[in-house]
Amino acid sequence: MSPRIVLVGPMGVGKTTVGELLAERLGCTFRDTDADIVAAEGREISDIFIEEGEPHFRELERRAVREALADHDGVLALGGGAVMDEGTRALLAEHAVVYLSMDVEEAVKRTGLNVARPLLAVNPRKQWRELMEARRPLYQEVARVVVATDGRAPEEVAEAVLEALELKQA
Ligand SMILES: Nc1ncnc2c1ncn2[C@@H]1O[C@H](COP(=O)(O)OP(=O)(O)O)[C@@H](O)[C@H]1O
Ligand SMILES: O=C(O)C1=C[C@@H](OP(=O)(O)O)[C@@H](O)[C@H](O)C1
Ligand SMILES: [Mg+2]
Repeated sequence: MSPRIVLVGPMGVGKTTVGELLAERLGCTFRDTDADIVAAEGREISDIFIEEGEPHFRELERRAVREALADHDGVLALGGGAVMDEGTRALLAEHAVVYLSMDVEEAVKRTGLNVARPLLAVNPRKQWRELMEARRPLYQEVARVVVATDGRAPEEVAEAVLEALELKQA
């Protein structure tokens, strides 16, 4: 079993939103590894970051990704930082991975000063620039296709994903 689509990309790019739309369009189920981790741990992701740190979260995430890739045949969204972990990147080989991209200005506009996202608490524009520079090559490495989301509504992004993967019904 393997997910029909796996979505990667930065925080706030729309992996969860577009993933749900895609599942609706394809008539399959949607799964999100962040939600799996919250359910398994019984606490919020921001609490895991604060209480045990990012490396521990990445381990939990690698396990969640491994399980979801093996058990789920619908649409799967990963957390934005999943690709930071080499083991997680290796798990993604051979899967239908889509990189949802956005530029820094779009990222700042979308996420604003949302402190619920632990990596963006201070100086969002600078943090975004650094985060994108570090992660862009990793998203590109794991992805089969790249879909730009700048200035597109979630429905348009979902449509573009189906086209890019040639999953669109005629
Ligand atoms: N294409 C889009 N254009 C504008 N806002 C979007 C778009 N996609 C998602 N959003 C909004 O951005 C926020 C983050 O979306 P979400 O799906 O949670 O992203 P992710 O799972 O990638 O972190 C939500 O408030 C969502 O409504
Ligand atoms: O980019 C990151 O490092 C993270 C992104 C989040 O997921 P979303 O991309 O779904 O917001 C979540 O996994 C955690 O807060 C860490
Ligand atoms: Mg999400």
